[in-house]
Amino acid sequence: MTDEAVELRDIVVRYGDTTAVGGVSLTAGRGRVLSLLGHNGAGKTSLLQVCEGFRRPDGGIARVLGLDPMADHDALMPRLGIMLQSGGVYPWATAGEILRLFASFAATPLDVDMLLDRLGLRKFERTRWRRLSGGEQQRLSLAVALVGRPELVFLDEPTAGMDTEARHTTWRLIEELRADGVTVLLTTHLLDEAERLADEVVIMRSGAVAATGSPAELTAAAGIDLLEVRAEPGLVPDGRLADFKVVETTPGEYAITGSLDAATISDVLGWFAGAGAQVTAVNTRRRTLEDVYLALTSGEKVYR
Ligand SMILES: Nc1ncnc2c1ncn2[C@@H]1O[C@H](COP(=O)(O)OP(=O)(O)OP(=O)(O)O)[C@@H](O)[C@H]1O
Repeated sequence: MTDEAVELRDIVVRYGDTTAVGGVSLTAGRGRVLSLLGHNGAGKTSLLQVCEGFRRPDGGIARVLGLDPMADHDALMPRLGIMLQSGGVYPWATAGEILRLFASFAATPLDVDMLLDRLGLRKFERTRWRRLSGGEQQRLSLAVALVGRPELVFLDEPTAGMDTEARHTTWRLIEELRADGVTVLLTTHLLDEAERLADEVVIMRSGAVAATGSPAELTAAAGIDLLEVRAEPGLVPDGRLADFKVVETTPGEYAITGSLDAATISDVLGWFAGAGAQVTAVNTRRRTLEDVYLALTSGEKVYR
């Protein structure tokens, strides 16, 4: 195995008769952001638990910062930042007490006051965990994960339940972590979050990897999704456009789908010209990561 931040080979996780992860391999390079996507129950959290050393895999090999997450757990923990989906803290302690406690475990912690300010938690410093809202608990959990200056951070749905402002703050923090050379492994159900943050996306489906690549690679491989043409209303496509689906969405606005590339787009525009139509606007739309994700997880073919 190489000197990657995370390297998983053929990881299997079973719960009784249920195979939650059925032989997953993936690599997260140092200083990169890797996002795990997948439906509820796809196996994302189980995979994170293997990386964090909280679950022994039923098969395969895991290396995290070059170490075995189970056998080398004590050596590894101070180098990791872990944000769980929920819980993991003392409900009766205040936000300030919790963050200072975790800071005290670290050799060179971040400044607690700075973190409280950055995550908008200053006014909750004396509020007990159990009295914080869901989004405020999430922000505190993120602060706890970061306070020890980890080399590698695991974030399980970090912005779930956060308001828009907190979500953007979290995104900026993750971008700063990457700029500082920290590796981030995050799970999310928010495709725009993955598209914005991730260098590498791993789409999981029923415990297996359905696709991997950068957001740009995944969307580029899926090609152009839609051609929009504005011309005069009421044009009726003939046999030359038989390979495409043409819908006049509003009078004079045509939405064309099918096998679209530079050559076929030129053919379509040629048809409009041949029909004597004056084309006043042309627009193409690439598939978004959400389109690719939905197609992959529903089993539809997206690659031509
Ligand atoms: N402790 C457990 N005991 C039994 N089954 C479990 C346990 N934990 C998870 N599972 C099952 O394993 C499968 C994968 O669960 P996991 O939590 O890893 O999925 P996930 O992708 O993180 O889902 P979500 O997006 O809902 O968080 C699911 O079918 C789940 O019901």
